[in-house]
Formats: sequence, structure tokens, C-alpha cells
Amino acid sequence: MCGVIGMVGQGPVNQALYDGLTVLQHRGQDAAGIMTYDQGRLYLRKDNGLVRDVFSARDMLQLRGNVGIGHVRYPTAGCASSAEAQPFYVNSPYGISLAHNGNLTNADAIKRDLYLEDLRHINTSSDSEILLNVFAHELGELRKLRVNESDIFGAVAGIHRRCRGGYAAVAMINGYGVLGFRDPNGIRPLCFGRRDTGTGTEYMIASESVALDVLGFDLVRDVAPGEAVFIDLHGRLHTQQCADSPRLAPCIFEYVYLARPDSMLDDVSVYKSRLRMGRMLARKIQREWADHDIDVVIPIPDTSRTSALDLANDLNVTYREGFIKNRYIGRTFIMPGQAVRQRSVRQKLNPIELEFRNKNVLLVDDSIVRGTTSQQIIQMARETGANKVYFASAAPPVRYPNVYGIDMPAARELLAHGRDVEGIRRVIGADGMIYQDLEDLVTAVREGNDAIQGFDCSCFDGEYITGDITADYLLALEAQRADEVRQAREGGMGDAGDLAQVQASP
Ligand SMILES: O=P(O)(O)OC[C@H]1O[C@H](OP(=O)(O)OP(=O)(O)O)[C@H](O)[C@@H]1O
Ligand SMILES: NC(=O)CC[C@H](N)C(=O)O
Ligand SMILES: [Mg+2]
Repeated sequence: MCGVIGMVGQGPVNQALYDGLTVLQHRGQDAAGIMTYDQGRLYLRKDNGLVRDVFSARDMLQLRGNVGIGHVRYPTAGCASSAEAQPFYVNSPYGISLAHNGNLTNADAIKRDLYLEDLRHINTSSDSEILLNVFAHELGELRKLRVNESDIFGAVAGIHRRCRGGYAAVAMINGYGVLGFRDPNGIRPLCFGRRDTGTGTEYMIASESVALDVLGFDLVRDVAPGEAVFIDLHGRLHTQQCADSPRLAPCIFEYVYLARPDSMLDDVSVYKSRLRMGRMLARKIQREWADHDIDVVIPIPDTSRTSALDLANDLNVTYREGFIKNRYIGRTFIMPGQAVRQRSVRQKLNPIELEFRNKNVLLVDDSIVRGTTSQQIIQMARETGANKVYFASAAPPVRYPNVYGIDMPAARELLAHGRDVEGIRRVIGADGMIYQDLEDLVTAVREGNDAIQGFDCSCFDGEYITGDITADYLLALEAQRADEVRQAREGGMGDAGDLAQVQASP
């Protein structure tokens, strides 16, 4: 899950895009980029690193113009090289750039077709470069010197016909404006907002509404699944449904972990959905463990705080902040590689002894994926003198790979894969263990918007809503992206197709 942003302003957009990306930083910490448009020229700055490290004051001055797009990356395909940072750019037709959140599940097949039939070369191993080239091909096929909005929407319809998987993207077309579109299942989030200024209306498209909030934009609405929104250079908004049979089935893991709690996603407050997850879990504890001896509920910061709060309220047990988080360390789960994830838990979280000594504690996390956090945290709680250490997860066991934009490619890396709850409890070393039921998780989110037809719950139930995921696909994904494979392949960074590095070499 990367973060994307796009804007057509009445004045320079560089600072707003930068600020918006810092607010979306929780969606990707590996690379960042901005591309702007000014009087027929495009300006690009992208590199590996956090937003604050990628853009110097000088870079910002060079990002000229009132129109632009931006991206923060958490890779799910390709490699970690800076050549795969986004936005991507292709010069024909018109000069198009694109930033993508999600993952294409038929990337290999499209790449072949792009080469053999459309005579297009893909220079990286990123699926986002493929998505851009499909769009460029569809637009180029019209063979027009000038296109109009309906041509642009027609090209998005072409993307929906050719691409499978999850994609929420923004694109900038040189001389035309900024486009946002979402896959026909609406797996990854995308919304847009407006801000009225003395000189006219400005529009912004973003992965999460929190980016609009912070910049003073009013949320207009979510982009519908399959829909495209286009803001032309005069700041006029055009929208059109571009898919044949769209249906809203957003990724439920956005609500569990990925999104910021102060965002609205598909009309559901992420914060309120997490409070409800906590209440649901409290009720399960009351049902199945009425005579519990929990003295204190302690969240594992940051994400689980919200659900732990209402879990404690509903259980009528004291809530305490027992771990203090180092605010200068990012999110562990989206770090590349198990070694760095392992190290960062200790550096990031430190216990307050008095909240643990001689107490029976219930540690609450939003989810357990590889078990990196839970194993170390339980050990810390014990070393700090806790009597009993119980563990609760506000999401069900994560047992299956994600193929739509979350980097969980290998089932065998998932703690819960092939294990029952008792087996998981033993591995993480807890005295007791409780997981949310999937049905309750769905209820907790859907209560915010009962128009949501379904969710992508694939990492919990192994059902892939795009219908194209076979056992062979999952095996190939694992062979390509499992931790140790990537470690061996990438070691440092870069790969043979890394143009940026080739050029930089003496
Ligand atoms: O089982 P694991 O593989 O450890 O993954 C799950 C953990 O990772 C995430 O925390 P993270 O540190 O990424 O972010 P947070 O500070 O937002 O909670 C999540 O909130 C869990 O704590
Ligand atoms: N997490 C994402 O959305 C990743 C986008 C794209 N697949 C990449 O790897 O760069
Ligand atoms: Mg966490």
C-alpha cells in the first residue's frame, strides 16, 4: 500500500504535494517522488527515502507549476531500487506520468503483450510501469493530436479490460490535467476533495482523506470502483464510470492497520471501525472467557491503541499505556527485510515497568502477521515482571498471502499459516490468546457504511476477489518475493535494469 496524491491548483502545488505526502507517509517509507507540470514541461524529483529526506529546498524550487502528482512507496513488485520510485514517466503520447497504489496480478502477461503487440519496452520490474504503459497505449491508439475527456475515460476503460488486481492511481497528462482512477473492485482507496480560493477552485485526489483534511480541502467523496475523475488545466472536474460491472469490495486490512485512524475510507471512519473492533473483541472475551483475571489492557503502539481503548472500556478493565514508542522510528511491518523489522521492534517500543510488575496483562495488537512484534513484546513484558501475559488480536489470523498491494507474498512467512490458535500461542509464548472472528471484523467495518457489498478479506480467508489467483500464481509469487529470495537477489539495492544506477556509474 503506497500513497498517491494529485492536484490541480490555482498557484504552485509543490508545497501542498510535499505536505500531503508527509501525511501519507504511513503508507510507504521506502521511496518518494513528485512530478509537476508547468507550461509544457514536466519536472521530476524521486528517490529512495522518507519524504523529508528526498526533497531538498532546491528540489522543491525546481518542482514548478500549478499541477502535479506524488507518491510514497512500499514495494510489492519489482525491487527496491530508486529507479522504481514513482511517479513513472513515458513520453508518448503527450508525456504521461503515473503513481500507483496496488498490485497487478497479471503483470507478466501484460508485459509480454506490451512488448509483442504494442511494441513497448518496460525498463524496470515494476508493475506500475506496466500500468502506465497500458494507459499510454490505449490513449495513443486513438492517433489524435488532441484528446478530450471522453478519450481519456475510454483509455481508463481499456486499462480495466486489460489489467487485473488492485490499482488506485493518479496520472498527469502533459497539457491536459490530472486523472485519478480505481480498479473495478475498489480494492485500494482513493478519494478527492476541493478547496475554494480567491482565484478559483482547486482539486486534490489522494489515497486517504486525511491528506485533504490537513491541507484544508473538503472531502467531496471517494472515487467509485471503476470510476475515473479528471481535473483539467482550468480546474474543471469531470467524472465517469469506466468499468462494465463495478462492485465495491475494499481491502479490509486498510481498516485494520494500513490507513490512518483519522481518515474516512469509502464513507467509513477508520477510527470508529477500530473502536468497534475493540468492542467486538471484548464481547468475545466475555463470551468465551467470562472468568478472566486480566488486571490491565495494554496496547502495542501505535495502530492498536484505538481498538484496545474500547476493548478495555467494554471489558471494564483498566487501560494503560505500558509501551512508549520512539516517535522517530517508522512502522515496522512495512520495513523491507526481516532483520531490520526484528531490530526495529526493540528500538521502537520500551516498557514502563510499573504497568507490568506482578500484573496479569492483556496485550492488544491490531493484527499479527509475521509475529515479529508479538514474540518480542511478550518477552519484554515478562522481563519487566508481568505475572501472566495474554495476547489479543483485533483482526483474525493472517493465513494467506496478499496479492493486491500489501507485501505479504509468502504463506510460510505468516505466523498463522498452518497453525491453529493454540499453536500460535505456543510460538509467541503467551499464557492465553484470543483472535477476532472474521465475521465480527466485517461487521465492525460495515456498520460504518452498509452499502459496501463485500470486502477483500483474502489474507484472512484465502478468497481472492479478482478470481484469477491460482496456486501456481502464489507459488511463483513466493519464489519471486519471499524474504530470503529478495535478500539474496537484492543484497544491496538495484538490479540490472536500473537505468538510474547505470547512468550514475563512471
Ligand atoms: O506480526 P508482525 O509481522 O510484527 O506485524 C504486525 C505488527 O506490525 C504493525 O505495526 P507497525 O510497527 O508496522 O506499525 P504501527 O506503529 O502503526 O503499529 C502492526 O500494527 C502490528 O503491530
Ligand atoms: N504498495 C504498493 O501499492 C506498491 C505499488 C507497486 N506495486 C510497487 O511495488 O511499487
Ligand atoms: Mg503495530
